[in-house]
Amino acid sequence: MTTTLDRLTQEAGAPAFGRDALIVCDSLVRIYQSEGIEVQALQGLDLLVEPGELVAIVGASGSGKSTLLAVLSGLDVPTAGRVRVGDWDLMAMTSAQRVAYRRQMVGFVWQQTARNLVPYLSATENVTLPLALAGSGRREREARAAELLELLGVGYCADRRPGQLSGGEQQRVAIGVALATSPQVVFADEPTGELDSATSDLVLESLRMVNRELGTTVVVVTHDPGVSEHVQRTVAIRDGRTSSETVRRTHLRDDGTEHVVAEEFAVLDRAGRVQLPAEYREALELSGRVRLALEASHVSVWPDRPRVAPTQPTAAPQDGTHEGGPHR
Ligand SMILES: Nc1ncnc2c1ncn2[C@@H]1O[C@H](COP(=O)(O)OP(=O)(O)OP(=O)(O)O)[C@@H](O)[C@H]1O
Repeated sequence: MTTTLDRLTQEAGAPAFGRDALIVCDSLVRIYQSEGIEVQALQGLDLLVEPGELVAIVGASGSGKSTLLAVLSGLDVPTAGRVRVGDWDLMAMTSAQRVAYRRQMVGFVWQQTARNLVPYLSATENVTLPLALAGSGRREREARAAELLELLGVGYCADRRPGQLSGGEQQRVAIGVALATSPQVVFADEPTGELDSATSDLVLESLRMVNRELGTTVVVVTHDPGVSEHVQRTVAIRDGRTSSETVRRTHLRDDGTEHVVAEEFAVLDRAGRVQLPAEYREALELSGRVRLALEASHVSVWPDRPRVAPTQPTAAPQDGTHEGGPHR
């Protein structure tokens, strides 16, 4: 599905933004009108996810995570920008295409287990339900459910109903439901929000295993920065924009042992904008205008005016606790 923007960029000789990515969010804007007040939940958000990636999207409450997920899951349409998942242009889908997209292309795991599983059906029946809706035969459905529950380590729960499962078991069955129709992408919204940390680790490891074993692209949305321990790439959103990314790489030491290095990067958007972390701005009192200088290997950012050094104290403190050393 080629959009007008794709066509124009191709005609101009430049490759379309994120041409080879599976998920493309290009300058997404979502404005809500609430009692005459405009709230900009997404403010020009760019995001690319490659096929087969396992990505976490983290952000504080109100940063725009749920809005982004509603857009990517086909439940909401952005005010402006471009959003594509595989061949589906989410800005231009009819309601019938939205239903097809949600059934065939993507699977969901929500925070509330009640939203993932039907309470009066067994684990097997829950996993076979989306397959029945897709028209698969009974044998095929049951074989797929058994295979998925085994893969997720909850084969022993096949005949139990959700009320007879622990929170972690319920979420692993929910991953099975999300995977039933072999979607290309699974979106997980705070999948561990109601779990303790040991059980959370187990559920995140299940998502990692699904990504590795089945090649499914997985996007986990959470406010928990600890999720970055479990994924290759963590994208942080702040004020409705992507602000930084943490990438984990495995390096081999000389003695053959592996160690993981996590590196945080700021994100440069398509217009060349970069968000300076608040602690950098505060430390150097950067606000309004800043000076930029192009160096051989980097760009430096300077305050508009040289900072005035703090005045040195003229007398030692009265209580006699002053021990010398650098003035702070
Ligand atoms: N339907 C709506 N009407 C008006 N404003 C909304 C609506 N939905 C979200 N917002 C506002 O948009 C901004 C982003 O909200 P969003 O729910 O996407 O954030 P979030 O990162 O998911 O937060 P949380 O982690 O608390 O769920 C917030 O300021 C929120 O108040």
